[in-house]
Amino acid sequence: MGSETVVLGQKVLAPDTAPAPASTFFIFGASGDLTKRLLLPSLYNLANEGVLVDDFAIVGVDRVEQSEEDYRAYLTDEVANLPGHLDTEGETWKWLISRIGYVAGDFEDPATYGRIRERLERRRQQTGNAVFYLAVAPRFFATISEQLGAAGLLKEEPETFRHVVVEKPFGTDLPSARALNRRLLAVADERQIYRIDHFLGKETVQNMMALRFGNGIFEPIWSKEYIDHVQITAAETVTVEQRGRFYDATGALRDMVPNHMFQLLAMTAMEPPNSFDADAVRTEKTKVIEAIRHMRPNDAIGAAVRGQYRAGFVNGQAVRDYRAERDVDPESRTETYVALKCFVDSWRWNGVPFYVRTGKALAVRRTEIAIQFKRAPGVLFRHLPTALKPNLMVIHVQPDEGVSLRFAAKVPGRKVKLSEVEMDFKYADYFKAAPSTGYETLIYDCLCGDPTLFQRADTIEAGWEAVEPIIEAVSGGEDEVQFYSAGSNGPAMADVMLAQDGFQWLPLERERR
Ligand SMILES: NC(=O)C1=CN([C@@H]2O[C@H](COP(=O)(O)OP(=O)(O)OC[C@H]3O[C@@H](n4cnc5c(N)ncnc54)[C@H](OP(=O)(O)O)[C@@H]3O)[C@@H](O)[C@H]2O)C=CC1
Ligand SMILES: O=C1O[C@H](COP(=O)(O)O)[C@@H](O)[C@H](O)[C@H]1O
Repeated sequence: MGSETVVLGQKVLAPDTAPAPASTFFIFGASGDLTKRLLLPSLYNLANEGVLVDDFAIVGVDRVEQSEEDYRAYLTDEVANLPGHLDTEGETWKWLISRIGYVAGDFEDPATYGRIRERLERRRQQTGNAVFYLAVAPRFFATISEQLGAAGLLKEEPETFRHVVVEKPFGTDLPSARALNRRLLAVADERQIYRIDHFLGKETVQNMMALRFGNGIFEPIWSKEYIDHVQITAAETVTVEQRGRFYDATGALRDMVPNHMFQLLAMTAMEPPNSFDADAVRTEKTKVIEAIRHMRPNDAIGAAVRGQYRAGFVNGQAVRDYRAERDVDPESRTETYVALKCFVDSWRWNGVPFYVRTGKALAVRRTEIAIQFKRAPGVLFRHLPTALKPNLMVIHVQPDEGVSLRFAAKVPGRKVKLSEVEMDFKYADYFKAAPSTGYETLIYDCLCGDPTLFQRADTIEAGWEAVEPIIEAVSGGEDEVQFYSAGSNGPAMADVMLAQDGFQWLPLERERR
């Protein structure tokens, strides 16, 4: 994994990250939303951290005809207007912007790649290394890669690298993901392809491996013998916003499950890898995703709930019906929420349900993994008026990253009375986190040639293989999309799904002590 930290006493860790090798970072889609909102701020944060060397350069590629000066002025304006805006008057921005160039051209025009080649030739004195970041609509992923290949730009000379970063969504189903993998692998080696899943850039997701494999106390109880069930939640308050066209054709299941949600599940359920070697880690994660039980058509009833938001209030702001959103079909049956009951058919997890839920326009923004343990034998405390809640470990991915553990303690006094208490570790209490969009680690790792946190072809395909039967099962007409009010915890049927198994979702709105 990318950066290491050095523990000095208890608090404030100094980053100890080696600078990334010199390279030219080409951004296809240089005038797009992702570039200005996430990529440039991440590169700024990396520059601020001091991990970009003087011979690092960025070249934007987009169809807008403009000079390099105009592109730099455009970017400066755009990033200055972002919420939590970057300091465009400061030294870091000056350093970064002086390294930004621009190539105008159509992605489908071979002449564009001739200009990119010239640009790389001019940079040869500094470096032959290049990253091609495809911040473009998915229909261009294969085309651009093939054009790069045809122009000889993916050929690696000794001691140089050529990496391609592919954004999401990676396919819309299994056949399209397979076809995309085939086309990419026809022009580049697997080791050159970096399929991004930005959830893997989140600090607490990476912390899962430290938590599980760096501590003696958790791993021995991390199995069906001690764990009752797992709940994985990615709740968002945002609506579909301006993305109606993409989202209405996609839905929550395709948008979030085969990638982000299954990555969280894989981090939770994977076996210890033999080392931190990228393939050792990715092989273990892929094995988990491959072991997710495939749903059969009738299984969907009771194991999958799809929801769609109706008008309501999120954080006091009025939200309209999903069906009234821009570019959304007024009779849309697309889900903006999905809850699933999954099983991982492995020795370790046999019979343990993994409940997964994700949705938009919910009460709060909260991404977490909750591990509910089996109850202790209750014989000693059977006289108590209410049964104690089982132990619960929650890995808080966002916001307020950390880990908490619920357990029972005696209430002070002469009578034996127990109460649930919570131990809570918050990252912010121990570590000074550098400002982050979540893309920094991923970009840094790609520059350093470390694909551990990127998805391999087989991982992506395994994700779609598990999701396809769910899509088929829920599109057979039996399942109806359930409505929920914007600002709520999601559709009531999702609660019924857990209640049938004797469980309850953790409330989205709850205080963390
Ligand atoms: N935006 C986000 O928050 C996130 C985006 N992503 C992914 O990142 C990728 C990019 O998304 P986003 O930045 O929103 O997309 P945008 O549409 O905002 O950006 C794409 C850019 O490519 C340009 N372009 C389109 N066609 C061509 C062409 N034939 N030749 C040259 N330039 C062209 C567009 O120009 P024009 O505007 O003129 O069409 C635009 O400037 C997508 O795969 C998306 O799924 C992933 C996570 C988050
Ligand atoms: O990839 C996506 O992720 C975001 C959620 O990411 P987060 O880092 O903000 O939690 C989601 O809103 C979007 O629909 C999806 O495409």
